[in-house]
Amino acid sequence: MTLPIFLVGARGCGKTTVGQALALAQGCQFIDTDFWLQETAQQTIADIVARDGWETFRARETDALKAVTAPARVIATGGGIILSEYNRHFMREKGIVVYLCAPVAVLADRLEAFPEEGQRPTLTGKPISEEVSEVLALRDALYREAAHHVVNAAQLPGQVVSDIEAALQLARAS
Ligand SMILES: Nc1ncnc2c1ncn2[C@@H]1O[C@H](COP(=O)(O)OP(=O)(O)O)[C@@H](O)[C@H]1O
Ligand SMILES: O=C(O)C1=C[C@@H](OP(=O)(O)O)[C@@H](O)[C@H](O)C1
Ligand SMILES: [Mg+2]
Repeated sequence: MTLPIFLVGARGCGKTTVGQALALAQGCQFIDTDFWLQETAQQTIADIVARDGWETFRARETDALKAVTAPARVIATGGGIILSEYNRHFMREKGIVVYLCAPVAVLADRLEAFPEEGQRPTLTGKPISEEVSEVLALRDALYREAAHHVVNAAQLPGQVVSDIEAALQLARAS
């Protein structure tokens, strides 16, 4: 049985982008918890948050995580999935968790170029660069706590995929 691979990390670190490429390389199915949730709810995340608040979104996110977890899948999660202790333990127990780690400046540049506001409503009401810095400072330890592997996500997507594959292979061999 091939364990599911969970990609975690801040908004803009490339979970969705790298996840698709990794799934292709591994011959696995790709699932994104945010896409799954929005399709199932027939609403954008911005609409869910505006109507029902972040707490409701977080509860639905956990439901999405449980629903999509299956063998032979690469699962891109949302940046805040690690806020829940339940989610952190769930991912570590059920599969292999990879933290795509990138510095604030890289994340902010990507998010400024591709804000995708429907999927990424503001978390703090602050400008992007300030928000990224503040949120990462709070979450970095949680990503690390959840992760089996940490990779440098500031590289080209193909290199990030290669680094993840190398880390998985090394772990299998040891
Ligand atoms: N390794 C990368 N190098 C350059 N740009 C990237 C990389 N990974 C993602 N991007 C770009 O950054 C934006 C956010 O990526 P995305 O995969 O949606 O991140 P996440 O799902 O972690 O929020 C996208 O427009 C994507 O094209
Ligand atoms: O960081 C966060 O709290 C969030 C990140 C988003 O996903 P991405 O990390 O894929 O942008 C999405 O789940 C939601 O807007 C909340
Ligand atoms: Mg994403």
